[in-house]
Amino acid sequence: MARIVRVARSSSFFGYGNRFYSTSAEASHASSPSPFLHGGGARRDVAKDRNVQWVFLGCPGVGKGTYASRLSTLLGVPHIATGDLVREELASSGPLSQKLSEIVNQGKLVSDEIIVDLLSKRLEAGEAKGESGFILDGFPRTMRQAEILGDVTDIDLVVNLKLPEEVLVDKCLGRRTCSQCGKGFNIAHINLKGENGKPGISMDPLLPPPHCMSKLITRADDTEEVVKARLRIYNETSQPLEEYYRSKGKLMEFDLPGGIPESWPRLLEALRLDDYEEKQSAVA
Ligand SMILES: Nc1ncnc2c1ncn2[C@@H]1O[C@H](COP(=O)(O)OP(=O)(O)O)[C@@H](O)[C@H]1O
Repeated sequence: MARIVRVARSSSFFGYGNRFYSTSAEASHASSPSPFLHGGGARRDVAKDRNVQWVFLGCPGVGKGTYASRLSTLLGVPHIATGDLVREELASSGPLSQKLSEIVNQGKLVSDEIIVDLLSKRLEAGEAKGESGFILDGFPRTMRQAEILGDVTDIDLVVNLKLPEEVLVDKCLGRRTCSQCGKGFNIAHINLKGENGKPGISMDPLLPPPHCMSKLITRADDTEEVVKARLRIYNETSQPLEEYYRSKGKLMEFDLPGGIPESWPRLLEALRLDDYEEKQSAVA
C-alpha cells in the first residue's frame, strides 16, 4: 500500500505528470432534462484544450465495455478496461498470472496495488504513443482506487449504467468474444416483463457474423456461480463510490432502456453528444 501512495503522490503517476489539467465539474455538468438522468446530470462541452477523462461504473454485464468502447471511437480517446488489462496479464503467463487467475476465477477483486500498477503501465504506454484523455471502464472499483485517481487527476464525468439485476446474470452468461478479431457479442435473448410500475426490458441478441461463429470463446469467469459472486462484491463496493462521485456533482445515472439500438441514441442525448457525430463528419 505504501508503494501505491508513493506512486500516486508522485507527479509521474499514471505517466501523465503535469499534463493533467484542472477542470470545473460544476461548470461543465449542469443538470439535464433527460428522463434517464437522476443525479447531477451532465452537460458536456467538448473540451477545447484536452480530451475527456471519463469513468464508467456499472455492474458486471451491464454493458460498460460496449458503450465505453463506442464513445471512445466517437471521441477519439482510449477505452481502458482494467478487466482487459487483467486478462492480458493472465494470458501472458507472466509471474503474476497464477496469482491473478485464482482471484479472478473466484470473482474476487485484484488488490488495489496490482490494478493501479497495471493501469499505470497502460497509461504510460499510451502516452508514449501520443494518447490523451481516457474512458476508464472497471476502474475505480474501490474507494482507495477512487482516492488515488482523484489525487492525480480530474475526472470530468462518471457515468453509472444500470439494468435490472435479473437481466445481468443472463447477459454475463450470454457474452462471447471472437478469439480472432476480439469483437464482443451476446447470445442472450432478454425479455423481462414490466411490473410494479417498472418498465419491461427486452434486448435482442448481438449475434456474430458467420466468419466469427466458430471462433467464439467465453470468459472463464462468466459462469453462473462466479457471476453471482462478482455481482455481490460489486453491490457491496459500489455504493460508497457512487456517493463519492455524487457528492462531487460528477455522477450521471443512466438506466439503460433496452439493447444497443434503443440505448445508444439515448445515451448520446444524455451526454449532449447527439449531434456530435454529424459535426465530426462535417469538419472531416
Ligand atoms: N479496478 C479493479 N480492481 C480490482 N479488480 C479488478 C478491477 N478491474 C478488474 N478487476 C478484476 O478483473 C475481473 C474482470 O473484470 P471486468 O472485466 O471488469 O469484469 P466485470 O464483468 O465483473 O465488470 C474482476 O472480476 C476482478 O477480479
